[in-house]
Amino acid sequence: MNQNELKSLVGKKSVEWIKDGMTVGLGTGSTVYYMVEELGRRVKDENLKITGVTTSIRTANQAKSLGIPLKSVDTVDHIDVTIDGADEISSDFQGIKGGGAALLYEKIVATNSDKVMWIVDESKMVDKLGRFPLPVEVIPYGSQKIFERFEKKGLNPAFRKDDKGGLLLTDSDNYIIDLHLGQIDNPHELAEYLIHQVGVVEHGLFLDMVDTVIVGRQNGLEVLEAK
Ligand SMILES: O=C(CO)[C@H](O)[C@H](O)COP(=O)(O)O
Repeated sequence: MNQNELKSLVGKKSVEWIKDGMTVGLGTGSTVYYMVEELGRRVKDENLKITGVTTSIRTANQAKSLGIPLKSVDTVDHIDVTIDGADEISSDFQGIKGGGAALLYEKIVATNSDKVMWIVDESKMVDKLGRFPLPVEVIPYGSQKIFERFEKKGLNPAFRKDDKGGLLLTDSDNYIIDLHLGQIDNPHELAEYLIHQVGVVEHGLFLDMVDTVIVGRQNGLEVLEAK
């Protein structure tokens, strides 16, 4: 099976956790794409009654096109489960997210969810985090100064570019600085540093947040319980 087939497999499988009446956080990315397609199918074919809370304009557009009813995170009283992708998951269930630039809404929705589930193909499972560049969302004003501070600290920053070579803008009109770290020895310490830099809106370290991980492997699906 190729990577897309594995993504499709875990995406479809994760929808089995969604029951009638649930409010469901809908993540962002190419794996989540398959989950949302399957959810849309169940809403249409099985008359499944759910409310979706999306984490990006991209996912909102897809969900709307499939007829999935949506609400904002601010107008629901709780979210039963959020299903999202991840860029890396370490053996102790810490994660890097934000490869799709949606980390801010993803973290807001995840931290307001009763249960968080990540769906990944096996290439995302690592011993230690850091090979995948760590996204940091910053407001444009003063972002060059933050960049320089990261550089001085040896964090190997790079502004993320869009398809046209300009600076990529997130759904909240912020920039992303990716930190090319190679390996992150102490994710909690790094997260603490990053969140205290003025101008940083959020970072892609999702720590102590996930409950269940579904991994698509060549030899089948694996469901891992983190908590
Ligand atoms: O964090 C994310 C978006 O901000 C995605 O969940 C992450 O990048 C994984 O995406 P994909 O399923 O396309 O590999």
